[in-house]
This record gives sequence, C-alpha cells and structure tokens, in this order.
Amino acid sequence: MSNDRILMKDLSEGKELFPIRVINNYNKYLPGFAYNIGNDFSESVNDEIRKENGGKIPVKGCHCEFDEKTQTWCGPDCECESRSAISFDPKNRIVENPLSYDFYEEFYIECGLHCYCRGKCNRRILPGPHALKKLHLEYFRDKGYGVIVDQPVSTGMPICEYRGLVSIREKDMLNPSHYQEDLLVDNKRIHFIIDAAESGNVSRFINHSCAANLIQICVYSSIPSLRKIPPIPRVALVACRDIRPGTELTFDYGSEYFKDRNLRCLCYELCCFNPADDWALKTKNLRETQNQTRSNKKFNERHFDETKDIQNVIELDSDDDDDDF
Ligand SMILES: C[S@@+](CC[C@H](N)C(=O)[O-])C[C@H]1O[C@@H](n2cnc3c(N)ncnc32)[C@H](O)[C@@H]1O
Repeated sequence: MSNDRILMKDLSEGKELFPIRVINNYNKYLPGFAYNIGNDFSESVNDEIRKENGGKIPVKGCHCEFDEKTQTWCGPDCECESRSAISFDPKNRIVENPLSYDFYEEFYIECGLHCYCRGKCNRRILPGPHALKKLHLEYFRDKGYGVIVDQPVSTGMPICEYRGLVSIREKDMLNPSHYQEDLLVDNKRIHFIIDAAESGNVSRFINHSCAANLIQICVYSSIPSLRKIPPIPRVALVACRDIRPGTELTFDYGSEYFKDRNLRCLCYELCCFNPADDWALKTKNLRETQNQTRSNKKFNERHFDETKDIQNVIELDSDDDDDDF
C-alpha cells in the first residue's frame, strides 16, 4: 500500500475517460485552472478568420476513394499524407525518425470529416478529446507538478493534445505565460499561441527536459491553401522513446523558453542547454541513461498488449471527435 498523499482523485473531474490522481507529498497546493478538453479561441483568431475568409474557416481535404482491393482508404497518394512532413501509421504507431522532426518548420495533416475518406482511414495523430489512459500528477519540490505515465508507451504513440486558449501573438507582447506554446506558421507569417494558463488539460503540467521522451507535432486538420490563412494549428504530444510506467513525461520547450522567463533548467541531463548551478553534482551519467533506454524497450516488448490499449482509446475517441479544423 503506497503512502502517497492524494490531493485529488481526478484532476479532470470526470471529463477524461480515466481519472487523473493528483499526488503531493510536500504541501497542499492545488493548481487553479479550468479543466477543458477542447480549445478556446480568442478574439484575435476570430478576427483574422473573419478578415480573410468572410467568417468561414477554410477546410480542404483529400479526394481518396475506398480501395476495394486493399480494403483501405488513404494510400501514399493521399493529398493530406503527401503534404505532411512525417508519416504516421495508425496501426503500428510509427512516426518515422521522430527526433528529426522540426516542430517550428514542419507539420502533419490529419484526415477528417471534410475529406472524401471522412477520416475513416484513421490517419489521426490528435488523440481526440480525451487524454491517454493511465496518468497521474505528482508534485516535485523543484519544478512543481509533473505528469507521470502509469502504463507502457512505445515510440510513436500519440499521448495527448496541448489544449488551451488559442490566440495570435502581438508583436510587443511582454511576460509570456509559463503555459504558452508558440507556433510560427505559414513561413512564420502568423505567430499563434496556445496558452493553458487559465484553461487546459493534463498536458499543461508536462515539464521540460533537454532529453525529452515526447515531441510536439504541429497538426493541421485541413490542407493549407496559398491564398487563405493557414488552418489553425493544433499540437499533438507523441512519444519519441519507449517509456516505462512510473516515468515522468517531458517535452522540449525550445531554447527561448528559459531565456525569456529568466529560469534555469532542472532536467539534469548531460545535454542540458541551460543548466542550473548544481548541474555538475546532480547530472545523470551516460551509462545510466543508455541502460534505461534498453530496459524500457525490453519492458514494453513484454507488455505489448498494454501499450496497445492506448491506441484503442485514440480510435474510440476519433469516432466522436469532430472539432474539425
Ligand atoms: C508548463 S508548466 C509545467 C507544469 C508546472 N510544473 C506546474 O506545476 O504547473 C512550466 C513550468 O514548470 C517549471 N518547469 C518545467 N520544466 C522545468 C525544468 N526542466 N526546469 C525547471 N523548471 C521547470 C517551470 O516553472 C516552468 O515555467
């Protein structure tokens, strides 16, 4: 029986498929924010859409027909697939070379209801309105809350979407929030922000690491067209390593994050780019890291059925997820 102090049985208060426990063995601090399984849109985003598109959100999909021979929808010629920077196979959950994907330059286009396939091809990377199956929040003395995964996750698995208030960044915006994702899209013409300070989901608690186990993928639910503003980007968090239960989930906030907020990074990885003063004392050694990677892979191979469960949640979600732009 664990002695962990549970401050909340479910952070999402029933909004996610599975409860997210909040564990804090140090104090009684509870985060104040609205748990939201969708995105909110600021006036700046609505204005931009109104200005350029007469109030309509532009959506353009693929023209793939069902292939009777292979019993599949979208193949390599799918327009959504061929305009995407990475390939995602919904069955094998493979994102090719996940570590070489550039979040600030590249994107992935999901198929959806506006495509001929109506999204039946399952080329989906955003895990619907619900988060991954087994997660909990845990308080760390130095970094505040973080997210721990309670089941095995294999490389390429989408975990959750970074949700929050979507707006367009003003040029001279000061004091960026600690929960802000920056997306520079359409050749850096538009600078979108997703800010989870006031409302968001479990992903707002995922801490940074310079050797992260998740990558962010910029996802469009429509093919961008040259004349109109780009589709509003969304952010999928996808595993870029095999992850064992009990591990903290992390992604790379980008080199500007710590500089802009005058913070030091406390990941204590060998490759840390903004190390704290006690880095040399606490840093992880290379052999430890390599052994960990190998043992995670072996562990996940032994527990493959459990890792598959996560994909089932994604497929179940995508049946009723049509917030489609
Ligand atoms: C998006 S929030 C993550 C959740 C946060 N720990 C909480 O309790 O709400 C980002 C903030 O967490 C802390 N943080 C996350 N990763 C960190 C790291 N590697 N080093 C130091 N602080 C970190 C910083 O205060 C940062 O501004």
